[in-house]
This record gives sequence, structure tokens and C-alpha cells, in this order.
Amino acid sequence: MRRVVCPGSYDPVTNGHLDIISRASRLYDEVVVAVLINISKKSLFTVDERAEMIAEVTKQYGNVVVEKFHGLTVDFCRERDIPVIVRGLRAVSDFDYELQIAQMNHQLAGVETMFMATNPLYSFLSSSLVKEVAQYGGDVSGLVPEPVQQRLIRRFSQS
Ligand SMILES: O=C(O)c1ccc2[nH]nc(Br)c2c1
Repeated sequence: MRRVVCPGSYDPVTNGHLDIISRASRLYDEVVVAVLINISKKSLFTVDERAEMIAEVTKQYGNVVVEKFHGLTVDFCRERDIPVIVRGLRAVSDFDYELQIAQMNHQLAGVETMFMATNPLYSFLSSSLVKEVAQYGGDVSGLVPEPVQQRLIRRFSQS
């Protein structure tokens, strides 16, 4: 079974992420979306909320599973015998960092990284920017899945 992992913080999942996940789900037998638990980084949504949102918006693909992890991505891959990481590249500016991480992951554990060019519609998109816009009442429809938009509206109306 050809399995890949799509690691990230997904705080929250955006349509850019979903574009990569959906395309990977058509290329591989199973896509494991690995939500990073990073206690040193303040997040808007808890890791469980983030995982729930991803599971909700990917369930129609039928071959996407969502897991949570902390530590090195290559350790996650080793523990689950997953040989490939899939990462999106939004713009040239992503490449330097992503190449460095990919080379380190190969050095550490022989894990390969397959890069996918994100849909140009989402090249400007990041979870951080979406949160910033939503925090000030900006309309992020079309940038995040509808359930995520609703959660953003609720979250910022509470604060
Ligand atoms: O949302 C982010 O922070 C983020 C980062 C890096 C990324 N690469 N490809 C995608 Br889609 C992507 C999204």
C-alpha cells in the first residue's frame, strides 16, 4: 500500500492545504495528515480541533486519515513505515526552507519528499494570514473550507 504523510500545524487547514491533500489522495493509496503538536507555539485552535476540522473536510476522499504527533516528522514516518512526505510549494520563496528540510529528512532517515506546486489560486495563502484577516472581521470565504470559516467566526466572536 502506497502511503504518504502530509505534516503541518494546520492552524487551521486552508483551501491551499486541502488542494494538496486532495491531489495526493488521488495519487496514493492512503494520505496520513499529521497534525503537529507544538507546545512552544501558541495556536488558535487546539490540536484536537485542528484534527477534527481536517477529518471533517477530507472525509469525502475516503483514503485520508488524520493523526497527531509531536517531535520529528521522520520519527513519525519510521513508526508508521511511511517512506514519503508530500509538501506543497506555494512560491519560490517556499523552496529554500522546504529543500533544507527535505534534505535533512533524507539524511536522517532516507525519507523522501515529493513536492507539489500549489494551485496558483492559493499561492498567497497561509494559516497565519487567514487568522489575521478573520480576527479583524475580514471575509475568508473561498480561502478556507466552510466549516473552518464558521469556526473562525465563532472563535473570534468569543474573544
Ligand atoms: O498555511 C501555511 O502556513 C502553509 C505553509 C507552507 C505551505 N506549503 N504548501 C502549502 Br498549501 C502551505 C501552507
